[in-house]
Amino acid sequence: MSHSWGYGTNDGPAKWADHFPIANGPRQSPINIIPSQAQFDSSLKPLKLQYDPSTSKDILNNGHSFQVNFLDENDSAILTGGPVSGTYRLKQFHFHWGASDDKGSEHTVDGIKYPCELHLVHWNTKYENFGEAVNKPDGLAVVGVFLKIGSANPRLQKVLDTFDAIKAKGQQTTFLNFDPKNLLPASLNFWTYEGSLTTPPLYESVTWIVLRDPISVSSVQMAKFRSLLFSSEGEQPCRMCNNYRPPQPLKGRKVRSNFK
Ligand SMILES: NS(=O)(=O)c1ccc2c(c1)[C@H]1CCC[C@H]1[C@@H](c1ccccc1Cl)N2
Ligand SMILES: [Zn+2]
Repeated sequence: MSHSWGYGTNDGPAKWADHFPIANGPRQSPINIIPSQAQFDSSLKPLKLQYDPSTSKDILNNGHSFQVNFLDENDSAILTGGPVSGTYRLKQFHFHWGASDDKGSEHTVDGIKYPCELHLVHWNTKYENFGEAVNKPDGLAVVGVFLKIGSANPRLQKVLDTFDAIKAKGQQTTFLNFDPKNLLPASLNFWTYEGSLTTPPLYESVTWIVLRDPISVSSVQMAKFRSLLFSSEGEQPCRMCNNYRPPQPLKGRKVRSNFK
């Protein structure tokens, strides 16, 4: 039986080590990124994200966040280049956000929190499937994209417009022909480091690729994120927000950048 965890006082990040001791491991995520201490690495290849929009399947409230799931039986939506070798397939993307616009991202930059952070989760095709890859040291590559308060994001709005159908935990609805490339900033400049899942089971299996430039989101759109519920239908409603883990100790890891 998998242990239930959350983001509250009794089951939140400060308590995760009780059932997931790797929470105090050597390569935990997220981290605070200090650009002046990142090392420019000219050997890093350009990041290549090739997404066929027909691979988007559905959108699900999983009780911790919401995720858009992709067909991953072939190489139609893949990540190559950047810090990774081989081909990683897009499995899902999801977000983390705060109860107010002054917090919500998992990674921080010089201690600054963004209101929201997008994670595009890819698995290494040297393994049979996501389930095999998820706990291997080179199993996953997650692209992190910061969201910054500004003008409303019409592409993001397509995702938010499904929220009435997935308000409660466990609710799912079809979500076809969505191109996640539309959620990326113009520049694919990134920081990269070796880390972990930011939620239990906290496997140390993620090559993190955090994009330097944010995309925009309006305050009204952020309020829509907070209309989702952690709770299932019929339970005491609990608004979905503050579903972010704070930065973890770097423990000697190097953060590299592909830009000066
Ligand atoms: N924030 S994150 O990008 O570091 C991230 C990325 C992928 C996954 C997670 C968190 C967690 C979130 C819920 C399920 C779990 C994981 C998973 C899914 C299905 C089966 C097993 C597992 Cl471990 N997937
Ligand atoms: Zn995440």
